[in-house]
Amino acid sequence: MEAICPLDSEFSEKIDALLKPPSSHEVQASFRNFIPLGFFEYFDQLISTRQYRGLRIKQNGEFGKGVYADLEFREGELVCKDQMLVGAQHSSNKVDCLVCSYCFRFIGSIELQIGRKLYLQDLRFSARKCDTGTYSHTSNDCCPDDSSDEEGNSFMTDHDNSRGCSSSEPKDKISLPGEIVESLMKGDMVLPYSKQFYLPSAISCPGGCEEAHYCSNLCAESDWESFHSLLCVGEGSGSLCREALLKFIEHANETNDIFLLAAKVISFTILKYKKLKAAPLKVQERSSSLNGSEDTCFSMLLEAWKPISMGYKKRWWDCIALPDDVDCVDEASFRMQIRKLAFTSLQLLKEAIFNIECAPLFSLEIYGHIIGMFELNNLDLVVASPVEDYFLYIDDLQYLEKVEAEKITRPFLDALGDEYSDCCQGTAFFPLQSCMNHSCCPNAKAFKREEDRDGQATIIALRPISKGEEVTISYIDEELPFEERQALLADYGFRCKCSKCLEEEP
Ligand SMILES: C[S@@+](CC[C@H](N)C(=O)[O-])C[C@H]1O[C@@H](n2cnc3c(N)ncnc32)[C@H](O)[C@@H]1O
Repeated sequence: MEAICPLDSEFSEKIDALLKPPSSHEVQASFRNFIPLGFFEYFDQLISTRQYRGLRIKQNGEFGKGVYADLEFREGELVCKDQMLVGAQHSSNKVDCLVCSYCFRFIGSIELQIGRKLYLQDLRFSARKCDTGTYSHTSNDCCPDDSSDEEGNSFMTDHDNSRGCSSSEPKDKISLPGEIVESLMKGDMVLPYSKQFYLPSAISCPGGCEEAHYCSNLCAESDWESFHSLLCVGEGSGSLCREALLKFIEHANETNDIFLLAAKVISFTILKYKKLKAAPLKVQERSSSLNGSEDTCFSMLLEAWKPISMGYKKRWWDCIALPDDVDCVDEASFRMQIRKLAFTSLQLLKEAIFNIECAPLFSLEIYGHIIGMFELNNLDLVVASPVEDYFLYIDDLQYLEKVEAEKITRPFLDALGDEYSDCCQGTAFFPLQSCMNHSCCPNAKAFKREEDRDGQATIIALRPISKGEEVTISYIDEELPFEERQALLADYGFRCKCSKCLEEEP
């Protein structure tokens, strides 16, 4: 299949406008109300509405924009908790953890977390033994045996679905009888001391799919309004074609779950656009909208796209790091294959949720830039597991209590094996963290404290940060030698010019 997307040429001007680097000189819109906010105003508004005290986004002369301290921060002080704009749990990780699909808190109960994991692991193991290779999309969390293209290039990247696959083979684990696992999942069996690890009950998706679960009605509604109503595969889905959506999800699960994130970005923009369009207009705005309704609609699309436009982007096939198993001479063909893969995914998504008024979003150019944004930014989503805390708590009990408790808990711990402590893992786009530049001698770091149990990114000061100083984090292990650091940062698409690297540069 030729990877040519007709929308790229048809909407080239609009695509350029959407990809124009955000600046204080914004694209002119004919509709006063929708002259998009300038770049700095956007961040000032974000910082004030989210009450991120003491931060400011400024142009960093050398590396684009950066985050600056507007106040002093003490060592160990919270710099900010950055709420994600869009994020998703890795497909493979869905076996390990049941989390809220909107805020990524663990949900259900300790018993449900353990029972569900054992149940799904067993299911996967028996499916592999039978070698049917056919899971329903709900449990298709594993990479296919052959994840390579016809030329042998691996498409799997950092965002692939292979994590957890090999480690989930229960070779050295003790299986438990199915009835015990089931009674744990159903809540018929209660584990000792588990009540001390309260988790919110799991709320089902309002559209009726079995993919999404929530910790509260508020999260369910927010997800529905922001992303899920177009991507739900339940009966109440707002997508054009449920079958097409299932095919898109299956393709993403089999190749690269970064496509699911890209779909969320597109769904977010369409839903926001619809909301802006449905908002009542003032009289003078109504008259100007009559003069230029196409421009007006595009201005609304630009406004809906604004939060995404702030992310640092390049086309996925241009910025993806060459995997170790791909020879330099095959680089061009590798990049071509990646582009083709994105094209296939986009065609499937288009069949499922295409919206004519938002057509430029379905161009390969925009799709490639959205995926590239996730590829380039340092945006891991991690939430620690309460199951790990639970078993640590049992281990810390007084001798007699521990012996009693372990009579019940030990078989479950043995059945889970080393993966008893698996945390929730995924990828997300954090609007503020994604503006933080890298330094090999950073003054802050992304670090989850005991109380940080959801998908927000927590940034902590590593040393005192003075007012006016840039807040920097390290995207890699900054203790590595110079050349190794540069090699790792090359995967992020740049050569580091921080003060430490400039000093160490041979
Ligand atoms: C996550 S973004 C950070 C925000 C970015 N400055 C912007 O304008 O959106 C990462 C990009 O910033 C630039 N950058 C960040 N830290 C850098 C450093 N220490 N040396 C050189 N470039 C850096 C690189 O272009 C990198 O790809």
